[in-house]
Amino acid sequence: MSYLSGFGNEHATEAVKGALPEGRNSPQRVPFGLYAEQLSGTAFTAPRRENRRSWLYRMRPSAGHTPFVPYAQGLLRSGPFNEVDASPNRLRWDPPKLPAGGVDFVDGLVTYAGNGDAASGTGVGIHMYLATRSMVDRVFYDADGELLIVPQSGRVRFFTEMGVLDLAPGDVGVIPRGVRFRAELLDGSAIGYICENYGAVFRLPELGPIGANGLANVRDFLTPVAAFEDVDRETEIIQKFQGKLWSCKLDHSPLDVVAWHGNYAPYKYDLARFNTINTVSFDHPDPSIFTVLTSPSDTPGTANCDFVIFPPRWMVAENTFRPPWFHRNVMSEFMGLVTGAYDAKEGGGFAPGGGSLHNCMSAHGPDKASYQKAVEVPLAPHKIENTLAFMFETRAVIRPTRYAMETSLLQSDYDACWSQFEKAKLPKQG
Ligand SMILES: O=C(O)Cc1cc(O)ccc1O
Ligand SMILES: [Fe+2]
Repeated sequence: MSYLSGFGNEHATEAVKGALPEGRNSPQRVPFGLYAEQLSGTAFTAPRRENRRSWLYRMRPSAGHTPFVPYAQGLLRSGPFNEVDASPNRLRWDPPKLPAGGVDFVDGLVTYAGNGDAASGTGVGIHMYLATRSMVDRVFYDADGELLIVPQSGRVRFFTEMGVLDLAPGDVGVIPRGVRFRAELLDGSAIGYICENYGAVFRLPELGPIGANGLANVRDFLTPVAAFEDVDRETEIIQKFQGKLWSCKLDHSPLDVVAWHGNYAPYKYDLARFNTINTVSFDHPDPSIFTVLTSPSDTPGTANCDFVIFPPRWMVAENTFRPPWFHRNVMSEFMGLVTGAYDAKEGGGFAPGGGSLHNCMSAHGPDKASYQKAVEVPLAPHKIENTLAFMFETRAVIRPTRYAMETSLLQSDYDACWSQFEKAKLPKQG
């Protein structure tokens, strides 16, 4: 697979030499009789540094398709999330099991939670995908938001309109709003997490005093080169539009973009490339130091969603309680685990493929086992290895779906991990 490097770059790529028009976007006659199409990811008039659009040169216009009709949405849900009351409780889920029988990426979407509203362009949907077969003669696109995909097990090939994006556990990928794709399973099955971002497109966080380099470096983001298929077979398009799935048919594959240029395109990033920055003196920094991507809201510094990772790293802080501290946060936190164990949950229960939700002002932090270990351990430099946890942190309360509250994966005893703490012993008073 070939990729172009950089974040938010203007790329130009053609799968057939001579397919990309030169000097203008929409010439009177496009080479080879291809059709020019602009795909806008931001308003036409968005400021230049925010503006995202690409020009696609395709074998047939996207416009040629039958009317969309409703499609069964299974366990997929969307904002506004009001099936059940938002819960102030700390919630944690066991890893899901793969469904029996053949279920593809679209039919295998299960929504755990979310906030905001697809209609107003704020908030996120938090889903898992549980797939046991590749999509065949069927493509999907999401008109409600971009998809940040965090594979947990199984490699997936996303054959998108704009090229082929292969994702493995340890990678993340982003498929922009509107970009069609087919998900093919390279290992027979696949499980992963998705943050469906209804808000402003993900971007790299500012680096402030960190300087010009660090965290996720720009050149490590990879966008596929143009790739297309010339398939005249009936194909179904499923789209997510205003929370519901819709289906239509066409007589060919719409993955027929022979060339494109622009800055609105899928990309991937290997989280092992993350330049993790942390304390070399004392105290545990706020987890914002581990931000990979951020979707800002209208309020500066208060994200619609931050994507934060907890990767392998050295812990060297002196005279410090090293794991995450106890805290109550105005922002709401959904966590997942790709592999290994998480340093605040030594007591178990947070397993790869599992999830947890600590909502606005809900008290949480290290479990008893993590706490005990951290206050007793001699503080030599220590490397946390073989682990990858992440967090979707968002400014609005994260509201679980009915499924998430009723599934047997929801742990009934999560609170117990904080129930055994001894009372502090004060010196005798008076
Ligand atoms: O709750 C969590 O485990 C996530 C988290 C990690 C951390 O290092 C600091 C704060 C925080 O919310
Ligand atoms: Fe937290």
